[in-house]
Amino acid sequence: MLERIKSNFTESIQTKIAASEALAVPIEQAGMVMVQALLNGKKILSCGNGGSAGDAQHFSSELLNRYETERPSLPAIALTTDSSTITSIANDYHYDEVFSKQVRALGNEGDVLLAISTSGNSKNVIKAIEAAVARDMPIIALTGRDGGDIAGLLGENDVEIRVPSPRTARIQEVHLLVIHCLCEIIDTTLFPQTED
Ligand SMILES: O=C(CO)[C@@H](O)[C@H](O)[C@H](O)[C@H](O)COP(=O)(O)O
Ligand SMILES: [Zn+2]
Repeated sequence: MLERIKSNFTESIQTKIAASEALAVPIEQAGMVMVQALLNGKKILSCGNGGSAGDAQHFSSELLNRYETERPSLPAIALTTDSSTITSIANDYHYDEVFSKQVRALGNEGDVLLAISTSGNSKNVIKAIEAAVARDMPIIALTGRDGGDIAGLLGENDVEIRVPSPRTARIQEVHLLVIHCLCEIIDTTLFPQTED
């Protein structure tokens, strides 16, 4: 068991090192898409399933409250939190629609969709992306493995951040680091700290 634990740490560290080489550029691009949207008075919607639902909420809470430094609240909505809305859409329509219906209701042109799926194949995340495309919203996709079906849906204004790993847990661990990088880009660009 101890060997298994150590090997999880080693694998996670190695995945993060590989990701730092592969993903620094798309993370910067994604951060700038978000910064531009926020400067334009737009908001960021986020979605995902399971651990990625947690990541979607983690991101929105850091915008709505704060990340590391004092700054004004920023507009973000996690589409994973309203159990009445999610259960009624799943019950009356289909679980595939739980995010897309919210994107159609809440998303406006220029808002950003942060779509999180380790496989890139979750149907409800794919439908959320399709709804965002129809609303002229740029998409930031956090994926893994081969990018799944999501990779083929993205356009030139969108950014895919694909973690180079086949394991869901390892991919999720890097997604959280990516989310913190995005928060730091947003904070340092919008609210640069002056040195005393
Ligand atoms: O956290 C984990 C596994 O580490 C699970 O809850 C995982 O997020 C769920 O199985 C998701 O449904 C997987 O969806 P996706 O990442 O393929 O879109
Ligand atoms: Zn997990």
